[in-house]
Amino acid sequence: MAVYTDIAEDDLRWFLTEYDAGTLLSYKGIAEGVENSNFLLHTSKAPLILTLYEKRVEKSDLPFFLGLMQHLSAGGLSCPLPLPRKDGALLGTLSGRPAALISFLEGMWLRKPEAKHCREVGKALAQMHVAGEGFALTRPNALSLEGWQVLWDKSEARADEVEPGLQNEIRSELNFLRAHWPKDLPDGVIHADLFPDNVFFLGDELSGLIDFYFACNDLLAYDVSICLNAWCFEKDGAYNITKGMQMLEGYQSVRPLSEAEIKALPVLSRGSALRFFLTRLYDWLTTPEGAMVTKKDPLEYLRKLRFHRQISSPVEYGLSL
Ligand SMILES: Nc1ncnc2c1ncn2[C@@H]1O[C@H](COP(=O)(O)OP(=O)(O)OP(=O)(O)O)[C@@H](O)[C@H]1O
Ligand SMILES: N[C@@H](CCO)C(=O)O
Repeated sequence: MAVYTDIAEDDLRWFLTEYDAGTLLSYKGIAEGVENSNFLLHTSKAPLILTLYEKRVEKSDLPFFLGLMQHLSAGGLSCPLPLPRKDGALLGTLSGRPAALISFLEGMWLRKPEAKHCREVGKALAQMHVAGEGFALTRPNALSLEGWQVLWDKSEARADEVEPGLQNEIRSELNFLRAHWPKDLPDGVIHADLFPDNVFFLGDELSGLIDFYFACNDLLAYDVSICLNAWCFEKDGAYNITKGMQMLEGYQSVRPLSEAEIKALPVLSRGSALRFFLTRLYDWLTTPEGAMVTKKDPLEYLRKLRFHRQISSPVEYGLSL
């Protein structure tokens, strides 16, 4: 679920008077998502998404996220557009939370993406990287090496509860990544969480990307590695090289990867697998039993991490060199 904060109808009607959004016809909470509270609104004008930003989102980051959606949309990427208030601000307050209205994107996310969808995602990711050029604001990636260490420091003592031997394995993985993390690759604005539930399709056609709330400045190829992890493994843990090939070809049809980026893919993929392992591990250990949030399995990402560790050439991801 993701409705942490409830809203009263009167408050919502009052909130809407700040916008040129028409009058409220109906609203309902959206169960999906884990970070923020989302509502679908029908008004006399158009359907809208109302997002109340919850505790893990820094209020000072919101201008970056909302401004980015505007910048990407102006650059031709299909993504939600924040609706400005009558005073021009993109952000208001509702039920004591920072709140924004964003346009409703048609489509739905794919529960069982196929290789052809991975190609579309690769293409859209590259389009986002290109469209992100020239965005005036910057936001460092809070979930890179330093952030991983912080998460690990909070989880390490109990890690072996999840799987015996984890303490040593993750400690040495962090040491490895610190020593081998690439520094001189092309960077820019990355999505950083482009999982299947953040990509909408209408039939087989990609209709847009959502959820820019982890977006930040980092290595563009790191974003590619996140997508390889999120899209190209099967439920049984096997890497699907056909999906990888399609994803990478789709990406390179818009933005070719440099030799250095290709060479770095295994280490970047280890890093992105570790990133999702660590956030999931932390949530696993700290979310109280019975909380209305579906906890995601950290071990899925441990298995992916182990896969990347035994890669001997980027060709194994489906790249033709
Ligand atoms: N612009 C939009 N148009 C249509 N539906 C949307 C839009 N934004 C969000 N949604 C719906 O709300 C759900 C949750 O949104 P979102 O992924 O942004 O939430 P979140 O709490 O940030 O979650 P997470 O970070 O876990 O993915 C989506 O799966 C989708 O169903
Ligand atoms: N996409 C993340 C959760 C939300 O950021 C995960 O699957 O762990």
